[in-house]
Amino acid sequence: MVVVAAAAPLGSVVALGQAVAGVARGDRGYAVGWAVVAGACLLLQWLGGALQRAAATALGERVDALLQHELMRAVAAPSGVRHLEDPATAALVEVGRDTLRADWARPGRLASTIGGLATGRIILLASGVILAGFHWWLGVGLLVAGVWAAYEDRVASRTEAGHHYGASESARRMRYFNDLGTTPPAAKEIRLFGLPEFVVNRHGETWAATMQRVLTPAGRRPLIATAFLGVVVLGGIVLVVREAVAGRLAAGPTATYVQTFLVALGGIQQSSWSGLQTELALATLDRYDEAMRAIAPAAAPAGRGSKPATGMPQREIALRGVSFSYPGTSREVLRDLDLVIPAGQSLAVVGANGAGKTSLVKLLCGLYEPTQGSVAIDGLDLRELDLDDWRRRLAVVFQQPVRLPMSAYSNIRFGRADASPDRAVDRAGAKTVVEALPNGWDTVLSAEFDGGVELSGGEWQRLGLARALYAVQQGASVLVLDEPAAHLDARSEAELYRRFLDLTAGLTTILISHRFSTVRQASSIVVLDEGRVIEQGSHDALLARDGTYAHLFRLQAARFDGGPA
Ligand SMILES: Nc1ncnc2c1ncn2[C@@H]1O[C@H](COP(=O)(O)OP(=O)(O)OP(=O)(O)O)[C@@H](O)[C@H]1O
Repeated sequence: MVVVAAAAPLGSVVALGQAVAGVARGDRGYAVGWAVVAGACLLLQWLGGALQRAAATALGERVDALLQHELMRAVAAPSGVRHLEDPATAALVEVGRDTLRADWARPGRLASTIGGLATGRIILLASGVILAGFHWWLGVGLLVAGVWAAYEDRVASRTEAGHHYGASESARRMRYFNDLGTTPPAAKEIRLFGLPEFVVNRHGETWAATMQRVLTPAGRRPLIATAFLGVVVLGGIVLVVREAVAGRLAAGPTATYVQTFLVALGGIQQSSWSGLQTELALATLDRYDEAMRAIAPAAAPAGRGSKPATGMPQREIALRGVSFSYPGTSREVLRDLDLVIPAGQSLAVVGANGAGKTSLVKLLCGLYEPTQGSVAIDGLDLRELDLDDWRRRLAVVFQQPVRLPMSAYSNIRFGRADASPDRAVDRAGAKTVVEALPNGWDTVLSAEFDGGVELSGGEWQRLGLARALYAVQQGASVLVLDEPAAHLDARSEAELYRRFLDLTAGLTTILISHRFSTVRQASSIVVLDEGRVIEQGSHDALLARDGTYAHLFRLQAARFDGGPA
C-alpha cells in the first residue's frame, strides 16, 4: 500500500505530462488516453490512502490495547502495593498509561506514521530520479535538499517529543487542576471555599510555564535547510519554464517536471508530519519500556512463598518485633511491635489517628512486608505462604470500601464463587439498601451509568460489610473490620454492636474502631501508640488498670452521658 500511495501521485504526474504532450501535438486520442490514466492514478491514490488509513487504524488500535493490557498486567502482578507508592515508579507508570491514551503520542499511530514516512521518502527519491532526466544535478540537488530538511525535521521532532515528556510533571499538575475544577468530587468544597477562580488561574499559570518550555523557537539550521529547499524548488521551476520558453523543452516534459517539484514538496511535507508523529510514538514506547522495567522486580520478589494456607489460622497470627516504614519514608509507623492474635477470637485495636492501626492490617494482608521482624501464621512466616491462598482466608472491610461501578451483586461477590448473597446481606444489615435499588441485584452502583444509582457513605459501608460476610460464607475465616461504623447512622451502628458477637462467632476477628461500645465486646483489646502496643487486655482488665484505654473510654462515655463516668 505504501508503494501504491507513493507511485500513484508520480504516475499521475507522468501521465498528465504525456496528456499535455498529446494536446500540444494535436493528438486527441493520445491526450485523452493519458488524461484517463492520470485520473485513474489519482483515484488509486485516494483509494489507497483510504485503505491504508483503515488498515493502520485497525492495527494501531490493537497495538495500543495490547500495550495497555500488558501495562495493567504488570502493575497488577506484584502481590504488594509498595511499587505503586514509590514516586519514581508511580510517575513512570502514569506517564506510560496517560500517553497510551493521548492521541498525539499513541504507539499505535506508528502503524500509519511509518507508512506516511516511507511514502514521503519514496516520493522524494522518485522525484529526484524524474528531475535527473532534465538535469542530473537538479535531481541530486532536490534529493540533498529533501534529505537535509528531513534530517532537521527529525532533530526538531525528537526535541519536541523530549519536551512533551519533560513537561509531563506539569501536564499532570494541569490535569489535576482541571479535574478539581470540573469533576463532582471536589465541586462542593471548591465552591464553598470560593476557589473556582484560584483553580482556573493555577491551571492557566501551569499551562503558561509548560508552554514556555515546549514552544522553544526553532534553531537557525532548520531555517537554512528550508531556505535551501526553497531555492532548489523555485530555481528549478524557473529553469524548466525558461528552457520551455526558449523552445528547448517540449510542453509534455515541462508539465511533468513542474508538477514533479510540487509532488516532491508534498512528499517532504508528508515525511515531516509523519516523522514528528513517529518520534512522539517512539518516545512513548521508550517511556513504556522504562515503566515496565521499573515494575518488573516488584512482580517477582525473591523467595516468594508457595506453602498453602488452607485452614489457617488454626492457632494464631503473630507479629514479632515488627517495625515498618512506608516506601520512600524513613519514619517508622510501627516500631518493634509484638502482638499475638489467637485463632477464633476477636481482637480490637484502638489508638489515636495515625497510631498505625491500618498499617498493621496492611502487613497482615501481605500488602507490605515489615521492614524488620515477621508476621507469622501458625508459626509460618507470611513470606513462606502462598499469598493468594492466604488472602482467600481474609475478609477485610477497609475504611473506604472499594466502590465498583458495576452491579450490586458484583459488588458483593467481588471475585468469590457464585452463591446467593441474601444471607450475608441480611446479616450485614444491608437488606434495605438492596431492596431500594430500582433493578435489584442488577442495579449498577454508579450514577455515571444508565440506570445506575449513587449510594451514600453509610450504604456503601453496609455493602462492604456484606461483601466481607459473603467472603466468610465462601471460606474466609479472618474478619478484619477497619472502622466499620464510621459512616453508619445511630440505629445501624447500634444494630451492628448488638450483633457483633453473632457476626464474629468462630472467626478470628480484628476490629479497628474509635467507638468503644463496639470495642468493649472484643475478647481482647490492644492500645497502639506511635506504632507500639502500650496496653493489652480485656475491657474490664484495661479499665481496672486505669491507663490510656480507661481514660479514652471514660472520655467517650462522658460525651454520651453528659458528664464523666
Ligand atoms: N501510603 C502511605 N505512605 C506513607 N505514609 C503513610 C501511608 N499510609 C499511612 N501513612 C502514615 O502512616 C501513619 C499510620 O497510618 P495508619 O493509617 O496506619 O493510622 P491509623 O492508626 O489507622 O489512623 P486512623 O485512626 O486515622 O485511621 C500515619 O502517620 C500516616 O500518615
